[in-house]
Amino acid sequence: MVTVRAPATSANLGSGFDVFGVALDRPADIVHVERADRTTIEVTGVGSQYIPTDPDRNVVGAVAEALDAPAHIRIDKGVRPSSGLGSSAASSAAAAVALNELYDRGLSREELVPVAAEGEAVVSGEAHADNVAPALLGGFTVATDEGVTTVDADIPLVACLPEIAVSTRDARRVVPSDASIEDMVHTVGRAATLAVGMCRRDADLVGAGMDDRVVTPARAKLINGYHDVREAALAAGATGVTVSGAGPSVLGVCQAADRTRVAGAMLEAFDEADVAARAYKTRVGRGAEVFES
Ligand SMILES: Nc1ncnc2c1ncn2[C@@H]1O[C@H](COP(=O)(O)OP(=O)(O)O)[C@@H](O)[C@H]1O
Ligand SMILES: N[C@@H](CCOP(=O)(O)O)C(=O)O
Repeated sequence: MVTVRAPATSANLGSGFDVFGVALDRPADIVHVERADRTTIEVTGVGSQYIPTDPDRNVVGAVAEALDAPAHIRIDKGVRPSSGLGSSAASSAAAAVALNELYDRGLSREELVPVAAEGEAVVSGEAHADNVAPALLGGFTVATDEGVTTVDADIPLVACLPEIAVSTRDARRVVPSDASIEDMVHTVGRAATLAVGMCRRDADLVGAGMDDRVVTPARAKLINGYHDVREAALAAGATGVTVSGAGPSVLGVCQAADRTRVAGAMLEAFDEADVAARAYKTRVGRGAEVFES
């Protein structure tokens, strides 16, 4: 048996739609795999009642098929599905690492990115790699057609998860199909600022670089209380706030000393909007880890 832990991730970071991602140091999924003649799946943990065990509909089924590695796969969910925290990607990445080890396929973490992205295609319709890349490699990742670039960033974060479900598939339907040249210039400037901030481990630059006028405003409408939560986090010291992935989680960047205050302000603002929520005080973390094999 092989057991792997893969972390939650936050994709886009505002200005880097379908490109940027970070691994969070918590929460995480844990996946156990054992060789079998055909793939079977068992799911326990947070939100497991909403996750199919049919290998054609669970992301890990697509990963097992891509690696030609049939197995009994047990998923212990720590990352709630439809959270904007890369729940499906955490399972896909953990399964890719575990099955690669179980069947001695010898693929590198970089080579496992497109394999794990096959799982994303099952749930969102597109094999976007911006969650699976950080879930596999850790740190801050830039996923493009040419491959993945990683930065071993260390930035304090707050991920606030409201009790609202937003499916990535639905949230992709509200993404505008075009953008003005002014908005493109703005986005390039912010994305570049964010990337420099990650390299310098500078939370002020990362926060400033998250501002986005194209995708985030459309997605914010799907999250009750988003604007108040954002304002409250900024007033409490966050250096930047945006929608995490496709939502509904909201991601705040801050200095470590402000993290508790920012988390409290976000929870209070959601509460005032009558939305129950929980906050993860976290930071940019490591990628998938093999526990036992
Ligand atoms: N192993 C899995 N873990 C999480 N969700 C899964 C898994 N397999 C299939 N799904 C489905 O994927 C959807 C959640 O994925 P997604 O909408 O991308 O959410 P998230 O933003 O949290 O990744 C749900 O419909 C869920 O049933
Ligand atoms: N780039 C994707 C990321 C989706 O992230 P998730 O954590 O919500 O699955 C998108 O924005 O659609």
